[in-house]
Amino acid sequence: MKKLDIAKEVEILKTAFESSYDGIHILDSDGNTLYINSACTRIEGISKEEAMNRTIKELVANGVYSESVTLKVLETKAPTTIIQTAKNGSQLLSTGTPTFKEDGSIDKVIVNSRDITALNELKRELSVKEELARQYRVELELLKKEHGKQADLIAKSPAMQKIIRLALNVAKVDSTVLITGESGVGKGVLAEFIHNNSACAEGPFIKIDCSSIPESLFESELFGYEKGAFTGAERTGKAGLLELANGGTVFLDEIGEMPLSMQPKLMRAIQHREIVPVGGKLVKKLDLRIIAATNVDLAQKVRDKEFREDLYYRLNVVPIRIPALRERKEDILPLILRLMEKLNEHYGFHKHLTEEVKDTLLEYEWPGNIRELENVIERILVSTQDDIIDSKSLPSHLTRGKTGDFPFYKMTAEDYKTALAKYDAHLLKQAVQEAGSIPKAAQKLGVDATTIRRKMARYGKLLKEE
Ligand SMILES: Nc1ncnc2c1ncn2[C@@H]1O[C@H](COP(=O)(O)OP(=O)(O)OP(=O)(O)O)[C@@H](O)[C@H]1O
Repeated sequence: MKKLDIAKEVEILKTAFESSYDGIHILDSDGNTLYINSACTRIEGISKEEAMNRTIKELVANGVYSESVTLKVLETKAPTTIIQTAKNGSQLLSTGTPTFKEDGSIDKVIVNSRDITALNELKRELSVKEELARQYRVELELLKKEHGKQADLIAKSPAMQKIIRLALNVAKVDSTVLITGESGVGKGVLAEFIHNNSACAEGPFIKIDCSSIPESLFESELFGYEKGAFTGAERTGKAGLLELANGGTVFLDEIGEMPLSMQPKLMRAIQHREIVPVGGKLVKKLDLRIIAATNVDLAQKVRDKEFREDLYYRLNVVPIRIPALRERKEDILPLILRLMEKLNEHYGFHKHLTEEVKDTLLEYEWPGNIRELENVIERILVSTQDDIIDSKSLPSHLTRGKTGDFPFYKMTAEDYKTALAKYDAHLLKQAVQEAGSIPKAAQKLGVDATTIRRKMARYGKLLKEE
């Protein structure tokens, strides 16, 4: 009865081994084959006779296997897994497990092999498909932008399309990007676009306006400070903006305005990806992507020794120059229409522009770029009663000819002082509109922001007449 059970068990095991999908190869401690199943001969391209008549060392020497897991197990006396190539070119994932005699020496090595050629092929195909899907996403983004629908970032012109393509490509790596272009061209919008399309899109996007931080506060704002670092410091200490951007993107806007004293510290932080908070000793690691932007000629600043050359090169890894709006006129109408759509919806209006107005807006030079365009459109939309907006509703400087033309007042009854005041009022108003804010206009004109504020308050009535 017992004999019959063993015979039955052996029969079952044999059937199991023979029908196994994986190769099973059993060898003794000298590397002689004791058993090899059919799957093994199939996936390794070796006959049973060849396996039975040669030691594993001979099989490796004859090139049947690129290397042997059995020999490694015999050497290390431990279970081992390797990837080897069989003579038929199959990639095999082989695991060898030793069994031991009572005296501790190896008795047998049981090798289990799986053909992973198909798996590797599938992996390769998957990565090809993934790359294709990424390219399709890029194309889709471009199409969305081209048609302007639901896109917050309009890019109809070939120049902007090229920029979007480049931005989508740099978004997938974490290289530092330097965006240049006049004020109001969309440097901030592009920085956010890169962040939103990058692997760290879920992380924070922290914008640092380098022109608005006083020099004395720069280090603590960027790097943070430990408790009691200086008088006036919060008792608990404070995390810096760079630390807050960890896991995301830091956008250093107006980088050209960064004080020279601060530049070596920023350089170190970028280079070593670490910071030490003011008054602290502990180094904090940074894991973030850096995008910087400027509307000044940084290379010129380097030549004038106002910007460190090493920092310039560190930031200028991928330069992106956004052209002025007048250099990409194809974007003007889509921008206007998208904005009108938004504002009409917001205010419950049904306003539209006459063809003549559209032509004027297309011809205008837009020195303040998209920011100025947004101001003008909102202004004419909210200040016009009729649903049809014609040329009469346009601000005078748009119809008066090219930008830069000043409002030369006709010789009317008004005195010299009033004419000059009107001229000054107009100049300041236009500068603020184009630059986007009083501090930025002040910077552009080379005067104090308080001077502009004071004058604008004084010219209040004249400005309303404009
Ligand atoms: N391609 C675009 N599509 C739609 N809106 C845009 C586009 N580019 C810019 N804008 C809009 O124009 C305005 C100015 O953009 P942004 O602040 O990014 O310009 P900037 O170049 O960073 O200006 P500055 O140099 O003054 O900081 C924003 O309101 C922004 O939403």
